[in-house]
Amino acid sequence: MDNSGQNNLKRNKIEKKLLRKQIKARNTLMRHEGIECVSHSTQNLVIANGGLGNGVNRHQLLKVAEECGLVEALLMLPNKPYSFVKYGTTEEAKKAYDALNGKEITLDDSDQNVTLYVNFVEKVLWEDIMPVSLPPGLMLVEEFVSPEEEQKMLESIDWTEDEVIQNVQKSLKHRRVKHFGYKFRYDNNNVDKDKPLPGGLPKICSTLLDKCLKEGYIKHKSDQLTINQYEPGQGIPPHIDTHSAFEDEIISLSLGAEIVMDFKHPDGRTVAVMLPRRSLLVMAGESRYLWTHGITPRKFDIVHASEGQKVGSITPDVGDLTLNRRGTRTSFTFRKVRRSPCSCSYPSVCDSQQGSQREASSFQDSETEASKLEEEYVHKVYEEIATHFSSTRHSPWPKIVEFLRTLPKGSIVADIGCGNGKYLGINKDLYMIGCDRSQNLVDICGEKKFQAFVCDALSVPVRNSSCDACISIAVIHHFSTAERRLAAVCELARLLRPGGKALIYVWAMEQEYNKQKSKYLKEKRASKGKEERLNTDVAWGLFGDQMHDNASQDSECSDRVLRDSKDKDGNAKQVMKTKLPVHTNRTSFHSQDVLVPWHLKGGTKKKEECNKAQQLPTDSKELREFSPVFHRYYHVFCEGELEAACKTLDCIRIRESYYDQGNWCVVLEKQ
Ligand SMILES: O=C(O)CCC(=O)C(=O)O
Ligand SMILES: [Fe+2]
Ligand SMILES: [Zn+2]
Repeated sequence: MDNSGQNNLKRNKIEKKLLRKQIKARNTLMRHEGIECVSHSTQNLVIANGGLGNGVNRHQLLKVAEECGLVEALLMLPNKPYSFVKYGTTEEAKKAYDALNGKEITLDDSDQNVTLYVNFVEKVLWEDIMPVSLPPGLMLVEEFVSPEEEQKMLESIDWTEDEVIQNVQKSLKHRRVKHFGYKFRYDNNNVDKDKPLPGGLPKICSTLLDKCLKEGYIKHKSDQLTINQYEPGQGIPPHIDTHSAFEDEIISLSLGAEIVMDFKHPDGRTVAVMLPRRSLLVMAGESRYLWTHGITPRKFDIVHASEGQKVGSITPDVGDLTLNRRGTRTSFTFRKVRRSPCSCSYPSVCDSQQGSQREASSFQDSETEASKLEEEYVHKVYEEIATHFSSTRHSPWPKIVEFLRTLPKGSIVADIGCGNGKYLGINKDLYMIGCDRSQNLVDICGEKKFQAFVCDALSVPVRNSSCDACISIAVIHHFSTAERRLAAVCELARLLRPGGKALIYVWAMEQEYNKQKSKYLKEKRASKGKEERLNTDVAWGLFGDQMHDNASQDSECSDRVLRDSKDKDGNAKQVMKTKLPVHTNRTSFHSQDVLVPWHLKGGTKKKEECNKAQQLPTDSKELREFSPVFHRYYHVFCEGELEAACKTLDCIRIRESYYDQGNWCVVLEKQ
């Protein structure tokens, strides 16, 4: 063949590959986002891989898009790996289609490349944009302090005391904190009201507090101050400041840098609020008592690009969102310690009105507390339910199978948290090893002649860079702090060789996505009274694999069962002690940190132990009828949370992220 023939062949090959990728992008958009691409030319394009979700900046995309014609609008959605471009004419859109499809662009702020895949769409999403209002009771006062006052306040903080603690906090990628007036205890999310700290609040704060009183932002002079310092990549988990600990108004001054704070209503509504530098955030009423507030640990925030839009709530589907690199933000949060029980109008989240039932979506800040909780509500439970659990885990999930089937022959693959080993035999061309925290589940893998061993996902006894791929399916949501979840991702990354890939699945807070209910929710009605489904295997596509639960777990009676076991045993069991909400199966989540009931049927691997644990009669017939309830701890992930955690690690790059039947999923590549 002559040279030009070879060149033609090569060109054909490249074109074919591009076409394949473009079609794949089109299918993914349809399957995961419900976006329908069309084969004829229109004015509108959807650009796969050109989204905020995979690190593309607004000005960067706009620059390449404008080279092809007049861009009427560019829509970039928070956390989405695609964007929409509307051109003035179809011709311009066609020109852009030809020029941008397959185009590689280098991301700003890194030397990574992404390849854009372009398709035409009939219409774009910005037609039903509505401005989002702030949560009721929330107020933002801009320029509350002057740049000079800001400077003075920042300089007044002495971070050098408690050097050891500060270093530990730093190495944990944890924000720095300092308390005045009363120490805030992260173990019980409260203050010791009879143990004020010597010295009270810093003098530098008094004029500021007087101003707040005068303006009516607070009713009582604050007597507690927490200073938080967040480096880029750090955050604070979503929480409600304990009602019984503090009075109504809570004020927080942002210094040094702006940041986006996320507010969430129990019904799932979220509002992202931009807190500019030197502004004062006032949380009162509903926004203080009912909504959680938190800062997602990430290095960039999604913000409005246009001037004059840079304060307050961020409209999710507006046409001018972009990424904003975070700086070091220091906040002064002032609160007034409460001296009598809270009598707010939000009893469902009020610890004063619910006895000890709930210290809200409290977060586990201490390592020992976290591992104790996981021991009780993850490890022990899986050990007990192993046999029953395994009997409900047969059908592999299609996307995970696809991942395993497309790995090169001979790849070494670790399944970290392999459960009953249902993925270990999917592709006979791979060398797969599994590990799990549960001995009983590992034994089940052994019975199936798979290679598996017991270990903790935070410390896998496998050498660095020794795996071509790893999977972590429904594991990381069982870790109870953000640090531990990140450490689990880190451990996966450690195992990978450069270029190696990891697939992670975690359970999503959003069980309804793009107006579609997940199979977990949809199963609600179907499963009622259908006991026979209990231990039977269910094929994917019929009603899912019951990944997180069994049809029988559908239970509005979970609370009752909990009380029963308490009354019977005269033993409140640890569930009560943890103060975590118990989730009702097959319903939406109202809290990110929950206990999910598992109604055990058919006995455990070690029946006697189960009987002991549940204080049940030993007769097997009665045991069958009784169906003891266990509770597994879950941290369900919000949209973007898994990616945000992954993005804090420099050694990996997110290749793909998607939503799959109530789960958030990422494919990572080791750099
Ligand atoms: O950093 C902030 O503005 C908020 C801090 C906060 O919510 C807290 O310490 O409870
Ligand atoms: Fe708070
Ligand atoms: Zn209250």
